[in-house]
Amino acid sequence: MRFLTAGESHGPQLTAIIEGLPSQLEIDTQIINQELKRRQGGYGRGRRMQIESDQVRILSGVRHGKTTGAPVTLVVENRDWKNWEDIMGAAPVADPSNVKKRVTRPRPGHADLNGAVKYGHRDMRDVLERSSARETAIRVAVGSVAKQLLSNFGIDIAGRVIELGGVKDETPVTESLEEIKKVTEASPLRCLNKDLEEKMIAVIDEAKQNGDSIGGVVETIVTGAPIGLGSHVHYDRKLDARIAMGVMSINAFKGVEFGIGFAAASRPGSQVHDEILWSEDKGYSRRTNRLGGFEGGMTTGMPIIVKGVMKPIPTLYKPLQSVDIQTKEPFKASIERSDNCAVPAASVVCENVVAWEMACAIMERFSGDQMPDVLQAYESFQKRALEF
Ligand SMILES: Cc1cc2nc3c(=O)[nH]c(=O)nc-3n(C[C@H](O)[C@H](O)[C@H](O)COP(=O)(O)O)c2cc1C
Ligand SMILES: C=C(O[C@@H]1CC(C(=O)O)=C[C@@H](OP(=O)(O)O)[C@H]1O)C(=O)O
Repeated sequence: MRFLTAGESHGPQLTAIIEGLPSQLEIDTQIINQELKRRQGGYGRGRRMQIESDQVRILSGVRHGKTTGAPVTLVVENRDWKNWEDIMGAAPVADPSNVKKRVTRPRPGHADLNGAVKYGHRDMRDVLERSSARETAIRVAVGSVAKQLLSNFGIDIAGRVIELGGVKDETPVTESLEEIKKVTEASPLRCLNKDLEEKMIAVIDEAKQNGDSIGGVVETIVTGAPIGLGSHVHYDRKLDARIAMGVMSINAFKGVEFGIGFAAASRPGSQVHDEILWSEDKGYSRRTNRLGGFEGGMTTGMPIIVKGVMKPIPTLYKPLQSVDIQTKEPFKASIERSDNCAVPAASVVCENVVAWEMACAIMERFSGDQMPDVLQAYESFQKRALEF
């Protein structure tokens, strides 16, 4: 399967085309809308989220609530577009009345300068419109379709914030995903620990007062994955590598870990590898899950635990030093309306990016043109794996 997205942050809409979904897959628009709403929430967001109320429109590939096998087109409109039509619209940048509206002072940490030099844009709006994490709205819509596919195979996904501005939530994931979802959905920080939540809010508020921004770490947990998704035989078929690419592609993400991740470097092997068990009813399982559900680029059948680190938001209301690309004079960087923390929202994005990679892995492993064929292939493999 594959998908492309198009659209600018303050343009009329975001669009995605998904290709390769099997036919007969039930798609519920309300479930996609619920996922879009989850992404819009979270403490620390800027005023843009009060303007938008993201809703998906499905323009092709789904009829009477089921995929047909044709490409699926998803659209999410930008309500804010009407406030930007003059800037985004026809008036050429060279028009003197528009010169003042040009973005000419690149923000350290954003794509402004690199994109402007690379594409030859004297108005860096032509870069920031597409580099904006607004694009993650449509990727979440795609991820929600992937989640709906995965639910047919008993694969479930949850996410949470485990660190924010240096405040760490070390609550282990012992509860069921249902329990995690119940607690995180009720939390403006998408965090499991109520006491830490207050500390996190205080950190965000303090940063905001200082014109600063905050980053953190999110964790995505996937349950129900069968053994052997992905493959050891080629670098680009390793599923953990593909998931890492997906997570790293989220705006502002700077690192990925599976299971104990970087801590593996300082532990002996006996404290890292997960011992193998077998029972008649469950087949193979592991005593621990320190490697986060992967060995040899393949799923072990244990929950997948992936963490992603998000750097602080680049746009600062107390801006950092920059250079005006027109005058070459030193200037403080431009200030665009901005979030000062988007880690809770990014946690939802991370779930959905992982969902897409999981759905691709399922379709590669149990490929079929229609859902009944895919499910049959899955069930016969599960039986074989149990008897192995
Ligand atoms: C959900 C979400 C919201 C974001 N909101 C903002 C924002 O309001 N202002 C900003 O400067 N960056 C924001 N970012 C981060 C930038 O989009 C990101 O830093 C930029 O695209 C440069 O890419 P890079 O950080 O991956 O190098 C956000 C990221 C995410 C995931
Ligand atoms: C629009 C979204 O996030 C935006 C991501 C973003 C950035 O630079 O990445 C900058 C801000 O854009 P604006 O200046 O329009 O407020 C965020 O609001 C969204 O998440 O839907």
